[in-house]
Amino acid sequence: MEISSALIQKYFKDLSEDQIAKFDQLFDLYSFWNAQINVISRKDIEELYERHILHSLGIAKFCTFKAGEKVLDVGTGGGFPGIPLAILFPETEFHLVDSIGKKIKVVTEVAAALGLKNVKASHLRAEQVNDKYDFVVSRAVTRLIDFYPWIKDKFNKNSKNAIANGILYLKGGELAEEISESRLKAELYPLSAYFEEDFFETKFVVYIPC
Ligand SMILES: C[S@@+](CC[C@H](N)C(=O)[O-])C[C@H]1O[C@@H](n2cnc3c(N)ncnc32)[C@H](O)[C@@H]1O
Repeated sequence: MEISSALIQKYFKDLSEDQIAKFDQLFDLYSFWNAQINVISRKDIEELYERHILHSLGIAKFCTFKAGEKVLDVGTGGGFPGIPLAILFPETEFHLVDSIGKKIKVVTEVAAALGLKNVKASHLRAEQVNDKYDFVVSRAVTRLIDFYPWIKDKFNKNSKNAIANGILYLKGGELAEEISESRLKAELYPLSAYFEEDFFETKFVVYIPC
């Protein structure tokens, strides 16, 4: 059981002392809040650094968010992938939304305890969000065919990033059918190219320029 940020430091070599301290704090914070409000499976708390934090940071192996960019995390649950990404990219603004208020309470408490000034958390359905973003990130919310209509009109059109504005969705398993049914132009990036743990063998970042 990994209860420190050592695994994160293995793959992200340039973390500041402040970022390392924040990643280290996550175990105690999620152990405390998850015991009260279930945001990740109780068994999974032991795998927090691999299955939740490092998995969330897989997006960063594909896209480096810039200072001032705005990122929406749809269906963030307890804050994944938004909280780990907000620690990694402190100059980027993250808006984390979920349709369940008590999950947003956990996110708000965790962000406050970490002093993350670049995180805003809102109890909202994705369809109710009324703002524009450079990127939308998400994990384990719904099929792409249902997800895309929620967020397709929420993008800035003037990307200053190396990649065009769009969706960065963490997905696992057999994706060909899901992408084909959505009729979206999606690109798949395997996380096994970056992370050697078995968990990542079937995990992808799905990128959909919007
Ligand atoms: C399986 S959980 C995943 C949570 C988190 N992304 C993670 O990977 O740990 C799916 C989350 O999506 C939220 N959700 C489902 N439909 C939503 C919608 N239309 N707008 C916002 N949140 C939604 C649910 O409340 C739930 O917290």
